[in-house]
Amino acid sequence: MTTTAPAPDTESAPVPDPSPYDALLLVSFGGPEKPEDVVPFLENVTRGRGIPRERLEEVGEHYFAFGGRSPINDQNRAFLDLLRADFADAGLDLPIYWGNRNWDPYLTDVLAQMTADGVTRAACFVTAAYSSYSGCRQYRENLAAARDGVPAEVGLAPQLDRFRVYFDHPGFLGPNVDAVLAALAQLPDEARDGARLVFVTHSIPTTMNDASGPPALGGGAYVAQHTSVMEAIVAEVAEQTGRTHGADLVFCSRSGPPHVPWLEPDVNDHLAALHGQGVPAVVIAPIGFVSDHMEVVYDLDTEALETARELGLPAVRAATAGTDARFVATVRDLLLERAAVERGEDVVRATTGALGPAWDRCAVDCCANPRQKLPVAGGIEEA
Ligand SMILES: CC1=C(CCC(=O)O)c2cc3nc(cc4[nH]c(cc5[nH]c(cc1n2)c(C)c5CCC(=O)O)c(CCC(=O)O)c4C)C(CCC(=O)O)=C3C
Ligand SMILES: [Fe+2]
Repeated sequence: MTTTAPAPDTESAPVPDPSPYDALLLVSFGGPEKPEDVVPFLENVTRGRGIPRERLEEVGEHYFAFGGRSPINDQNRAFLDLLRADFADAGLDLPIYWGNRNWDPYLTDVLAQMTADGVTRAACFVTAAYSSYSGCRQYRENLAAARDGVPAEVGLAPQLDRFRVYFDHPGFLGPNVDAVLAALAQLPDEARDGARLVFVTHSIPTTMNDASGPPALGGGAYVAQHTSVMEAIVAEVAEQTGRTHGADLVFCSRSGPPHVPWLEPDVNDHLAALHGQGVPAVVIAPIGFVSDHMEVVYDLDTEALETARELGLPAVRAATAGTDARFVATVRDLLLERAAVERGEDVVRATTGALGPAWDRCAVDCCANPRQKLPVAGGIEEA
């Protein structure tokens, strides 16, 4: 701490207090970086999940079409650079770590490093904005397993708290609204007014949607949260353009065996249906993805836009929140909000849309996996 007078521009801004946290951990999915990585990566992702061989070969081809390199790690590196700059600008002095579920840097390794560095309690930002087993609980299982994997001689692994799911945060919604507006502006003038907004997220098994969110809310949180984001964006676009566009929630990247029901309609089928109804143009808005993942650059930019071209349906894909400064600053806002909660202070939570802010700690069986029950980090069991 310096004893000299603070600089004029910092005089009024309170020094942000991250206590009780002594680190931030960015938690992500991970992706291959070269052709030799693709098969081992897919084996990591699908271990014990019963994904048909043909589906794996098909998804492998998506990665090979991009030189065996997923965009996700580079997105996270860019995000981390901006996050470190955001913290520094805000006077927030907190180390930031990064670990993945499925590829290097692995969560297990980063937890060992954090332990060796003396971290005692870390706040976790997961690069998934909605509740589901895949986007919420599975990461909490991965965090628990990574803590367990820290060798005793390295020390006691830090406590890990995960932020509330942030689909409703204005720092996530704002960039998505602007992206839809920018995509609308790129459509042919004569088709713009009648354009349909096609909101896309990752398909999941219908049973996974049914089990998403805390049991007390009755399930279905995955679709409910996306629907609330869609409605908030449609309302804000109407506010800014004076037009209320028709909108739908549709799904991409279906996996699993054909007899297992997954959320529908598929984006490609839906584009054909809209074209059949005489819709003059579409904006494809990937609200289910926080940045340009492989699903976005392959399943949407390569496949869905090709479907639209074949149909003769003008289509523009809207940007993801990605490295938008408002989305980067969302991490800091969630950190300071949660730190205040953990200190027992009252907080005003930033939120947009009909659902209101989500819970800090997941309930027992939140986003449960009916197939197995594994230890999880950051639940009410640990409160
Ligand atoms: C809800 C959800 C998200 C969003 C939340 C989040 O972001 O976590 C997400 C993200 C991602 N999914 C990704 C990649 C893959 N997902 C797969 C498989 C699956 N995803 C599922 C769901 C989700 N997945 C499900 C129910 C499966 C079936 C197997 C299982 O039950 O686990 C498979 C196996 C092949 C296949 O089956 O398609 C791959 C390769 C990548 C990396 C992309 C890149 O490289 O840029 C990312 C960010
Ligand atoms: Fe959950």
